[in-house]
Amino acid sequence: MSSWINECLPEHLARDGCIKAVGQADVIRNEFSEATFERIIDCSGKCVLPGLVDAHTHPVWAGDRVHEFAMKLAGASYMEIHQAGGGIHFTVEHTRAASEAELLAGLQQRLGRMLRAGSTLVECKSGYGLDLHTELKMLRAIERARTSTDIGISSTYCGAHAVPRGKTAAEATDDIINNHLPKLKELKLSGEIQVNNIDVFCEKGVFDLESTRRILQAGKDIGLQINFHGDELHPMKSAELGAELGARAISHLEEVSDEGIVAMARAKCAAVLLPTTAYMLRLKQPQARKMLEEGVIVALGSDFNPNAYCFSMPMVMHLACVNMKMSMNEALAAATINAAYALGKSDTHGSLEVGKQGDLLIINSSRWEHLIYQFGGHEALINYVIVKGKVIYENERCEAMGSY
Ligand SMILES: N=CN[C@@H](CCC(=O)O)C(=O)O
Ligand SMILES: [Zn+2]
Repeated sequence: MSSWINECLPEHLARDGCIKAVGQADVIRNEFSEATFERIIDCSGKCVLPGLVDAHTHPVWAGDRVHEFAMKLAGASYMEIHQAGGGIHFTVEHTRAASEAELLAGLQQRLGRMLRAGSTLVECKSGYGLDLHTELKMLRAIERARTSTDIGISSTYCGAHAVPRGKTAAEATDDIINNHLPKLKELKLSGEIQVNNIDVFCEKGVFDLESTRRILQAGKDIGLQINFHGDELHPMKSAELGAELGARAISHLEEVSDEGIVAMARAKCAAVLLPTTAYMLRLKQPQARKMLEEGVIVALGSDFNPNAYCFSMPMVMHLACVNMKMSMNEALAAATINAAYALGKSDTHGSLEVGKQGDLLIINSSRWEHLIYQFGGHEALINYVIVKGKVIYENERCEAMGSY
């Protein structure tokens, strides 16, 4: 990969923001000798990579949960904090109290940090409202970010992220199916908001398999792609359910069964692995090697949220290599083309191919592997972030850095 990547030039992007040609510099130079370019970037000694795709984030919320990090370091488990009213419930309380403008400001700032860490397409979930009013406020903030920022967004309705206080799981399921989803359908049809995916936290003590099935099927019926949290803390048979329902992707999967892995491979349902969460919560690692051997499409996500506060897909790839035993090539594919697949966007995103969207990174090293190897070093390595052929971020600090 590195040999042709080193030789392709990012200047060959058409006005529509799509890649016009990829190949040897001299061949391309001849082909386009008559063309004029707004800008030409000399990439000698650098690498050109596809923009990174982050297949799982929760970037819309208010309220600081840094105190919970201390609680976890002192031994509290994720579910203990959740059941005591912290975790998602804490964030729900603060997100309900925040205005749409406040949520949008926080979201834009976080998306900017993701972009500077090399992500050009990110999945963004709602899920800290749980009531219809706040879920819609979050989805509107995502919609406004989509039109006001350069980063690509795939938006996910995650109203079944937790059972809201005062409701049983059965009541919450009925509320989602009878009230939330019909309203979403109406807003989608009127063009007021775009929602691409439906998500449920399928977990013991949250939504069981049957409620998950009902919600996901109802979401699919209004045209949403199924992309949900499953088999994270307990084996739930989420993978089997996802395969049966035609899910596009399932995230986490630390506790997936062998049968679930086989079912996902057969159904071409992507596994979105989240190395920051397994690391932060000291969970057992998902079996990435087994999934790859069985032919599952393995993608990666940062899982950015108040529990796992990491924006950086380069760091996620590093953790996937060290803790999940993925190779650097596998991690790069998982953070680009496979993550695009998990979002239903691999026809247009995730690789440097003629006709695809011109989303790319230029890194200040002749070996692309440095982006993974230098843990936390991406801030100085990423020289340019380009979206639809336009330089969105140019990092002056890079020039002073050596190639290694
Ligand atoms: N597991 C459920 N949801 C998130 C955590 C959300 C939170 O703790 O605020 C996750 O994917 O890790
Ligand atoms: Zn999540």
